[in-house]
Amino acid sequence: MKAEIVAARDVRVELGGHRVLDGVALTASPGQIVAIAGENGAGKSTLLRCLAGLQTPSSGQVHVLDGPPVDAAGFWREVALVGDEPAWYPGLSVLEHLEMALSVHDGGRLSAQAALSAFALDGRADQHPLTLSTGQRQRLSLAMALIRPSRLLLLDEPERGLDADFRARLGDLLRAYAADGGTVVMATHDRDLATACGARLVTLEAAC
Ligand SMILES: Nc1ncnc2c1ncn2[C@@H]1O[C@H](COP(=O)(O)OP(=O)(O)OP(=O)(O)O)[C@@H](O)[C@H]1O
Repeated sequence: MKAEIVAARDVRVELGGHRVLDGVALTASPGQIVAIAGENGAGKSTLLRCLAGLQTPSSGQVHVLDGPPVDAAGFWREVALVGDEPAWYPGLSVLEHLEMALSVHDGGRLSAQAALSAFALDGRADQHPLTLSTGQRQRLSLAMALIRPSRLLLLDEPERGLDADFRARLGDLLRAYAADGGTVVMATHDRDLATACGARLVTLEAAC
């Protein structure tokens, strides 16, 4: 079996005096897609934040790539995160945002033009992101994560705002990423998306 990219064991997180995660375990290897399901408040986003090095667990071990996750440049070269909507650059168009993502990472997975097409943003290239619809902006966020090279994709409800057709297309895009050896860990409420991309489903129970 290939070395694990993500290994979380016995993770506990307390926030505001409440136990949010308790004894949580999760593993993911190259080529795998893991979908984290669970009711609102179960702790899916909190677990993703732990994997991204943005939340330190109260106890337990989290190992991502070569060690504990750290919010540092070397880590983010290998890891792409899509969570809350990013702050869009003033004055830069959709196409220029894609070109910027390519320019700061060596060796893109797609050209900016190919990404426009893959993420159904043809005809939107010259617009500023804030003039797009909610779902179109989510497609751009996903495009900026998938256009660049990475070994691990962390996605928090990637289906947010997407129509049914694009959710199906997203399943194909994630499958292709995993087929190239990438690892995906996503929190999702969309079981169809998880099934469409062949994800292993992990259900989180609320800690209390
Ligand atoms: N900064 C914080 N301070 C206190 N409690 C917090 C904080 N952030 C999150 N929580 C609590 O932690 C719990 C888990 O939140 P989290 O966002 O991880 O859940 P989730 O499973 O992603 O939910 P959803 O499906 O609604 O997105 C919730 O009960 C939430 O109220």
